[in-house]
Amino acid sequence: MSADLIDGKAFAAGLRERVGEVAAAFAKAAGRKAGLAVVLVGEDPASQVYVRNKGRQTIACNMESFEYRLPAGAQEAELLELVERLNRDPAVDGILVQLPLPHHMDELKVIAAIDPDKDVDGFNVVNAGRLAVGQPGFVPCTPLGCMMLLKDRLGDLSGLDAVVVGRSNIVGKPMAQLLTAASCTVTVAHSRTRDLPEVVRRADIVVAAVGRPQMVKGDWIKPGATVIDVGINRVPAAGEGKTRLVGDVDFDEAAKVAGAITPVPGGVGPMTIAVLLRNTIVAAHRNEKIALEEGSL
Ligand SMILES: Nc1nc2c(c(=O)[nH]1)N[C@@H](CN(C=O)c1ccc(C(=O)N[C@@H](CCC(=O)O)C(=O)O)cc1)CN2
Repeated sequence: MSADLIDGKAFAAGLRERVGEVAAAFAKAAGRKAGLAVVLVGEDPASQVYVRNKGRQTIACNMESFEYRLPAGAQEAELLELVERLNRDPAVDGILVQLPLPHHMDELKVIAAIDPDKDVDGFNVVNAGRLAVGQPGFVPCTPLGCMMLLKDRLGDLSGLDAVVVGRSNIVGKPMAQLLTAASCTVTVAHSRTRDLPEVVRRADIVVAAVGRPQMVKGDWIKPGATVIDVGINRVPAAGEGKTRLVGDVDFDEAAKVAGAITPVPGGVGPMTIAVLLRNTIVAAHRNEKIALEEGSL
């Protein structure tokens, strides 16, 4: 391995520490703690872990955690009613509905029901539009976390060629918007892109968010490129019934060629929750009309 490792776990810990300090000052100024409501529908094992971690980290960052669990068979109307109640609750600054939802629920409809000014996930179309036209709003946590890692590593990104592999609403599209806003030349590639390896080989920055284990190979990477791996794929491992996590990039191959690379686990993943907490404390300041010191996060 010759690439430098981009340590998302350590970066996320630093961000959480800063959020915790800002949240403590907010509580003093506002006379209440900032509040994050997280809603989980069903019993998806990975989602249960993420929601538990969100609750723990919210409290560790001096904020209030409100957790709501609905059974997998709950009606969509019940979830929409809960979201409406949270929209009206002044103790709640941020609302997150954990995805994926059960198949009988319409994710876009549920996300649309969240007040855009409490949509700390940045998934509501109002926030997607704000990002598209460069207005202040909430930016989805995973792509914003990737940008923080990229800027920390590379500084000014302007003029760099970036390829985003994947075009999801949650990662690929906002990632491309953020890179464009940072003056990169951006290509959004996907499973139907012709000669994908050749397209990726042009990139100074590769963001892999396609959801296919180890799809991006070492010989797709331009020597010295910065590789951000958003994938979290559980695959069988040696040993009866064992599994392990891998990204969308073949790490061992890519690390021989890249200048820097995020590992899986310990790269982008931990940034997702840290940025969620960052977005929540930003929401709380906006709601209470308390100024947030520039550069404090
Ligand atoms: N409403 C949302 N739903 C989902 C989001 C989201 O941002 N908003 N993102 C993902 C899940 N997610 C948070 O919700 C998340 C994913 C991964 C991690 C993380 O820390 N991963 C670790 C490995 C964890 C493991 O061992 O399984 C890592 O990569 O190091 C945190 C949060 C989908 N749903």
